[in-house]
Amino acid sequence: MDINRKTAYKVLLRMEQTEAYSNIELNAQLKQEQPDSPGFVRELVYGVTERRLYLDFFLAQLVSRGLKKLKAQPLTILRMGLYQIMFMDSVPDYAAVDESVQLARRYCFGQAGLVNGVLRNYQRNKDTLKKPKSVKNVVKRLSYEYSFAPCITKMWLDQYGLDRTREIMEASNETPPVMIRVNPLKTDADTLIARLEENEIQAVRSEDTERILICKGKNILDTMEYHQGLFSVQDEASVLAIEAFKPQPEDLIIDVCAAPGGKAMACAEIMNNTGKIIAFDLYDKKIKHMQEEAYRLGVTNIEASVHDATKLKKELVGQADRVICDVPCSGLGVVRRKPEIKYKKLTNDGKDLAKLQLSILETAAKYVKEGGQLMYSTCTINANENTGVISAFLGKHSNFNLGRNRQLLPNSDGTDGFYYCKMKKRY
Ligand SMILES: C[S@@+](CC[C@H](N)C(=O)[O-])C[C@H]1O[C@@H](n2cnc3c(N)ncnc32)[C@H](O)[C@@H]1O
Repeated sequence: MDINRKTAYKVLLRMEQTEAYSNIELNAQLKQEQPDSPGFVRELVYGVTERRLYLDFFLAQLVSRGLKKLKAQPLTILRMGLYQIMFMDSVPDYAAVDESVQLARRYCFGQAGLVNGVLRNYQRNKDTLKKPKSVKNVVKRLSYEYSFAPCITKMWLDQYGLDRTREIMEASNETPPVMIRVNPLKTDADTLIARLEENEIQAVRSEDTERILICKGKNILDTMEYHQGLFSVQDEASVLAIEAFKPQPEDLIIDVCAAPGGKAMACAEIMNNTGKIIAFDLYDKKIKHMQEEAYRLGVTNIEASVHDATKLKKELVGQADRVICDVPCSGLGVVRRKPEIKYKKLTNDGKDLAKLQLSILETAAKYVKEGGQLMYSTCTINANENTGVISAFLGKHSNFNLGRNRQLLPNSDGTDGFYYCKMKKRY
């Protein structure tokens, strides 16, 4: 049996059964199985996850007993087989079918005939099967076409209208570029570009910020330069937000939801390790990881500790020059990197999450000194979690003035979907 498909199957099955994250599960299985073509495994895992509802739309017409009655094992194998036939030009159809049958023989007793029959049926009848485009209901149509949960589709249609929703969905299904943030504590862009080139990685400067390089080539995390802390992997949107926030040398910054530390580290680099950054997160494991990251990057001005950001630290009230409030969110801006987010249930259009976000923001605002700055940000595309939270906050806190705020979108900005808003506390 092909080790690459076996590895992809194990990742996808775990994701189906346990809601495991694609990147974590993929890395774990790549390490364990050591497949000869990790690129193929990655393409299959991300492709099947990105197109799950689209694939199921066709499979539902081919499995007579219905997909709901199918166990996770044959369903996963069928999705993989159909994805290879539909989207992977490098795989001949017969190989996609044969390899799927072999997987079924190994992993789902008695189901090999079903897998063979369904995939061959698709090949024979593909021109006569109903297509997602023909579905009348617009929410269902877009949901199948682009594979997004109906609740997300409906919310975006309400907030963005049909054309922009389509554009956002299309861009969200594309493979994102690898972006890295140059660490000025250890190197500069030109030196790093040259060193990466020696590793067969082409890095070019971003047009929007000098701190970001866009890379192509080998796995960037396997390089010596990464282990030496010359860069971090971070999307440009987060860097643009931090640049707009303008951290200054000697600032006292409080970052209330800091892990894994991307924004805190970016501030430390800009501040050249001066001043102090107090970083909180809810989870001890994440704090430890952040401390390791600081060590790798040579960052020495971050004090990281476990703290619940909804609870006030009285001793810090009115102390900070700047406060970062990068709250937990629905993550709809990063589906290019974590496609499983497309199928998460978003209850009440994210308004329940917005209550937690507002509570964290209101607590964080208390740490800002007079004349200081507060930044609220999310990696989502949802007005309720973004401008909705800011309106509610400013409605109750007239001592803050609204500054620059921006919703970045993958279709128009080429970045992850990201929202940030700067507010200044009056004297
Ligand atoms: C969007 S992530 C922050 C990303 C981070 N600022 C960065 O740039 O790398 C949100 C973080 O908030 C943390 N979190 C969730 N609820 C929290 C709470 N009540 N108090 C503190 N941190 C919390 C999560 O563990 C998660 O690490």
